Amino acid sequence: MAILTAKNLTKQYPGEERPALNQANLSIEEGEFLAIVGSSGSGKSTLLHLLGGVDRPTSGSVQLYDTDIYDLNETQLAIFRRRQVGLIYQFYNLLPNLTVRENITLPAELDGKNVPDEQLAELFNTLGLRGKEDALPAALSGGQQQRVAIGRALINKPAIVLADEPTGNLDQRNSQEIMELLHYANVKEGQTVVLITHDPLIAQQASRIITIEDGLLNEG
Ligand SMILES: Nc1ncnc2c1ncn2[C@@H]1O[C@H](COP(=O)(O)OP(=O)(O)OP(=O)(O)O)[C@@H](O)[C@H]1O
Repeated sequence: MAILTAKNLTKQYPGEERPALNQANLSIEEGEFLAIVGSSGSGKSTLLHLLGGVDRPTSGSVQLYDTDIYDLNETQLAIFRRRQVGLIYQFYNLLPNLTVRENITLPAELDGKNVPDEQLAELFNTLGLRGKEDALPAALSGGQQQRVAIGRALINKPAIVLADEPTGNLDQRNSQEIMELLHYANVKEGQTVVLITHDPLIAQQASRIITIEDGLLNEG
């Protein structure tokens, strides 16, 4: 069953000559691990943001099951983002003044939820971050910071994990660790993962690859 369906999805940024995304149609199955590839400026981040309810399209729709997410009002859309979507960025986007634990639990707190100590301990274990709970992000390596960002994206157990070049700033070993965590989310937690990458070795680890060129989407 499709969890996310994009229909004729178009994004035209003001002042730009051509749409960044042009009439994109895409169906993402529950439990899929999808990679999006394409050259710089081809529209990958635009598509990912539209799938995650981060931006609004110029035209077209994105459905989570039967709900058109862009028919939701801002409050409902914020709840969709917080509960259904985990976002991971190339440069981690951690809050520098919050500890590792505080960064990871933030989405749960925003949702008024208390994370049981046991669940948190298990997550720190999975992320390989035991002993770093009270550290600030600046005291961590890039790979560790990205693992914090993954923890933050997974804490609310979102159905969909969207990752924008999550390994783009990391060496091969750290990149592989990040991929293993995303596979864990996909296989063990049943989360649907959509990942943008420039790296063919990373893309090959997905169950499906789509390509974007100049805002146009192609399978394979
Ligand atoms: N906020 C914005 N305002 C205006 N133009 C934008 C905006 N965001 C993106 N664009 C333009 O839209 C096009 C697609 O950008 P997008 O970031 O989606 O590409 P990308 O494939 O993710 O690129 P990269 O691999 O370099 O991150 C580009 O031409 C870009 O300059």
